[in-house]
Amino acid sequence: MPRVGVVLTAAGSGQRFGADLPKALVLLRGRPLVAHAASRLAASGVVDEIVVTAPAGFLEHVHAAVTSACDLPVRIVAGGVSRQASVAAGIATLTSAVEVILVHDAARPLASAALVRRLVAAVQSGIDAAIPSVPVVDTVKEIGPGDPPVAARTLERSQLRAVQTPQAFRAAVLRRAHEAGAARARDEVTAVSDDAGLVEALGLPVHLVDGEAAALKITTPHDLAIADILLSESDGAL
Ligand SMILES: Nc1ccn([C@@H]2O[C@H](COP(=O)(O)OP(=O)(O)OP(=O)(O)O)[C@@H](O)[C@H]2O)c(=O)n1
Ligand SMILES: C[C@](O)(CO)[C@H](O)COP(=O)(O)O
Repeated sequence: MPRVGVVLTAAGSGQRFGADLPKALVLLRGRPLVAHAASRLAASGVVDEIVVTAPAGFLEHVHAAVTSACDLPVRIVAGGVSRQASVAAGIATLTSAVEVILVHDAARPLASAALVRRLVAAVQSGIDAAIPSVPVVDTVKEIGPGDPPVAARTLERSQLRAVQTPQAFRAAVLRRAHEAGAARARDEVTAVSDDAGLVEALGLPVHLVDGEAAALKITTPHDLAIADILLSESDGAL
């Protein structure tokens, strides 16, 4: 089987969450978010190695959290100025034997082991990139000028999907996409918000697979409360 490596991003500060420590170390049911994510990656049974991006000053905290949650080989690398730069540092730290790369966010701590297996299987079947997505439930407007802005137009909802992580790629494709992306991005504003965007920019197809409610992103304390409810309802299944 091709060797599978994961870049688990945990180097964000969590400004929108507003905690006094990095968001990846915030506790959900007494366990850091990054530990929840790592334990589900390990439980999938298809991951061979993990590199975790961590904020400067917190590498040891993140290492302790991840190694307490999973028994895979783990390396920690300092993150960059943007998520894109952090992922690039993670990719560079994976061993060269890795043929399939998953990029996952510690901010999505409950993405299931079954989802991980589905994504890896999709890439092993021969496609370059597979990402989880869910339908958009709100009506989405493109905004025009003004403060507050005006609604410029309504996007066709049936053509929209919200995408999640983990995102899975053939390693050579992701490495090439990040090299090309690094030449374009100068800072947090010019960086892309997901890795699939870099593959799309190469003109390669990114395949959508069914995502899941459990893979919600923890952005604010409200999301943490929802994750807690999901854990209660899942009766240990997540
Ligand atoms: N320079 C960065 C920025 C983000 N991330 C990671 O990318 C994921 C998605 O980012 P987000 O949810 O936006 O987290 P933060 O950047 O921490 O949040 P905020 O934008 O509110 O500060 C998170 O797991 C985060 O740790 C990272 O590794 N390096
Ligand atoms: C990668 C991601 O989780 C896919 O939805 C998302 O784009 C991260 O965005 P953020 O702005 O860094 O939270």
